[in-house]
Amino acid sequence: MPASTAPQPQAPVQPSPCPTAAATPAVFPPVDPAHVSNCALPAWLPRFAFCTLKTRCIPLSEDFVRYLNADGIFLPLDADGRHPAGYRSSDDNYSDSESDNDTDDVGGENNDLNVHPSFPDLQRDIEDTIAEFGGAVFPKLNWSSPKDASWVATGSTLKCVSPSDVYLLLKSSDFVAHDLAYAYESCAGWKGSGRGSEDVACVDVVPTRPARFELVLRKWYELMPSMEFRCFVRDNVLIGISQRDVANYYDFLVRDSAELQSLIQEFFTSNIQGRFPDANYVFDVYINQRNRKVWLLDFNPFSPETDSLLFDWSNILVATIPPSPPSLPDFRVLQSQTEAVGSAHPAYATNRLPRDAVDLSTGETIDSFAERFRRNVYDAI
Ligand SMILES: Nc1ncnc2c1ncn2[C@@H]1O[C@H](COP(=O)(O)OP(=O)(O)OP(=O)(O)O)[C@@H](O)[C@H]1O
Repeated sequence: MPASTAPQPQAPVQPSPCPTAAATPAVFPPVDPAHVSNCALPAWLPRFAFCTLKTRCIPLSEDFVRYLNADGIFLPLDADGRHPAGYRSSDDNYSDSESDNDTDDVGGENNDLNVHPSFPDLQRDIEDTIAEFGGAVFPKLNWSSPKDASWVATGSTLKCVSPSDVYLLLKSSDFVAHDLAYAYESCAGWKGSGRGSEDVACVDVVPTRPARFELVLRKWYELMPSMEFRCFVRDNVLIGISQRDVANYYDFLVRDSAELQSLIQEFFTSNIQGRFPDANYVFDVYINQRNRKVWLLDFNPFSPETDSLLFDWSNILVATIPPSPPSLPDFRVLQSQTEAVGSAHPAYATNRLPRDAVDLSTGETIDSFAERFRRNVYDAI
């Protein structure tokens, strides 16, 4: 749920069939903290487990949260008190960060960490989940996946086969960092993360963070980006559906539009509508290309922070809600490759790299830089 997760298209790719009320201003309803909380995966999972991917949520200790917040990319010791296989000690990097006069380190939290933290219970939970889910998982925090950090992983995907894979991705991601301190940023009344002393007074108004962070592990599936769709719901009505991978044109989506549109509408009516606690929200689905089964992937806040993909938010905000029974939602897919959004730029190119990565960077290619970065964390002496 991080801000600006993808380039925003400037114009819809086809004229909106949504009837619009010209006099209605395109104004977002205020985002309240409860709405943001409702979109966290651990919050919605119990109600929607029957129609989403296999998922396990593991509550995180405050020690682990401090580890995630600490400067530097370094891995915990394993359950036997040893470095993960092939790990090179990062004492130098870590002590550098301790000596930094870093304003984020309020109250000296980083200094309270052991130089080599260890989370044996968490490690066991992750290993058990990986085994239970067939050998590989996809990691998230309460809201966000570390998809901006996939470049750091071997294979450049979020596929994790060990606890170290999970830790490395979480530690390298700005999207995860956003969950840790800025999840409620879009809420009316938000004054700051509360990590700086001047912000602490706002904690009674908008929470600075959830009461509990959870590691979300989902069974790994080879999902086809073409079959992912984002769905916009206003006043409990499915208003619009957009292809999610807006960097690529898929001719079969154009061909199958009517079928896919009704599959998603039917899925919404049967499984989602009236079950999600808010009237306005965004959800993502995946359609299995072979058997056409629809799966819920995630919920996102109905807020400008959520990427509207092939829509302008204004279309969604002013679309007239049809009387029931509802007409089919506005279904948008790219009509040609020339309409593709942001394909000339690597995804999340605008997100800043972790400071350790920047320190290492010497202007080489992404692949060789990623390889060197991984080696700096993992390699044996
Ligand atoms: N279980 C899974 N196995 C493999 N890939 C997955 C899995 N779940 C999600 N993905 C892929 O990762 C992408 C991001 O997943 P997800 O939407 O859960 O993350 P997110 O951080 O909430 O993204 P956003 O901020 O765009 O909503 C999905 O579009 C999908 O391609």
